Amino acid sequence: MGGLFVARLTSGRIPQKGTWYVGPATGGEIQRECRGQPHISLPKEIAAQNGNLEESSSTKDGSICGYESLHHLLSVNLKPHLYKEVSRLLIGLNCGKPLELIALPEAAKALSSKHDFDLQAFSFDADKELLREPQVVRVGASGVNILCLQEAWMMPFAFCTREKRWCEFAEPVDGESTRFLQEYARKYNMVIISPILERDVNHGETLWNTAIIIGNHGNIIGKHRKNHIPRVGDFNESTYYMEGNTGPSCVSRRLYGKIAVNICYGRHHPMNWLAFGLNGAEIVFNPSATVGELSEPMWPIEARNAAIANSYFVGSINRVGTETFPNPFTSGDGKPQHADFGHFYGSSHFSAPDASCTPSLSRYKDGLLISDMDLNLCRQLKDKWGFRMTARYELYADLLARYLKPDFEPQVISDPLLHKKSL
Ligand SMILES: NC(=O)NCCC(=O)O
Repeated sequence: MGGLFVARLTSGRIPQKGTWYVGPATGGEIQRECRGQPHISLPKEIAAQNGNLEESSSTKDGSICGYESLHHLLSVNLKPHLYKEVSRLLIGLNCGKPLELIALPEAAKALSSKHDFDLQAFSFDADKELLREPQVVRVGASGVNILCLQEAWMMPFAFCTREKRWCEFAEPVDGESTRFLQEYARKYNMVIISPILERDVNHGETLWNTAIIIGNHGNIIGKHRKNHIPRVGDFNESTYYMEGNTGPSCVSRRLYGKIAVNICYGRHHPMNWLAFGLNGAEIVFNPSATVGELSEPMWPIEARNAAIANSYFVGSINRVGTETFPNPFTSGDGKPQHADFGHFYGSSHFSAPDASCTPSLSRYKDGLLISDMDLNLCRQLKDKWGFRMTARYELYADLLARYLKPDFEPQVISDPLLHKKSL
């Protein structure tokens, strides 16, 4: 296909009602709170400038000292020339210039203000090539080709509770939420990545944490089961589902590039990211559900690093808000029991192989991030940095093969002087 080859990708969360209701069979109700309005209040800003902002005032409502995101805080408070320079260092340049904004249709803007969700749109360029056209993705009316939702989007993130009743949310791959999204995939001609809690009815009702890839004709293209199960803080997920058995495959679409899914905690494993890269991924989505106290400083680093090291784009999508459960639970750390998990800090963003990234979506309300991506950038960065060519896979493979053996001993050369009695 000739013409303009641009991948337009959308990542985000389906705007949802502020409350989750648990079905009659399970009983009870959990509250899910997302802040409705931006909180830019002068007293907080003044307090922040005076350095006496209580930590709780920025975390309670999910904002950052009253701002939607770090970038929002910086853009409002820094003089334009300072913001430009800070931005260059913080989120990088794409093809030597700041990321371009995409003009949004009025209808989309109206929807975002009616339903109060954050809406931002950017464009990642690649250099023009002599032999290849930029890579095209043709889309429906809204201009969206790929939509990726947050981890386990169809249920409260109840894994902290360890209560088995939440298993009732699990669905087969072709279950209710898939059927719901298939209709939208067809209607809007877009691929949808739908991360759910899967019930594998053909294998004794086994549960998995699975991302289903629904094609733009409503067909189920494939699925990826979460490779790594967290064992950290309140993320007690091994109580609910098994370690994935689908491997690090990526899905090849004729028009939309090669996409892969690395579910949440998998982002802490560089070899996991590498595996998707070795299979040729051009965009890896990381649908997540993680909370501020645990992982926020890691969030802007890991995906971006993966994009750089593997010469692909990464879409980082996180849940937003605080979910409160009917029964309090403990974290096994001697601290008092509590009924919520902490604040899911949103902050979804895209990272590119040239180290640029978009600003983050809101930290406290639902959002939709749209990005144009020229997938040619992946190969251009491979040619420039040669990470695939300079990597020493044979050394790593040899070390891994030896490491897997029970009699493995770390290769340490000790200082002979250590064993001398006196120097
Ligand atoms: N859902 C999930 O895997 N969370 C683990 C916590 C984290 O990786 O930040």
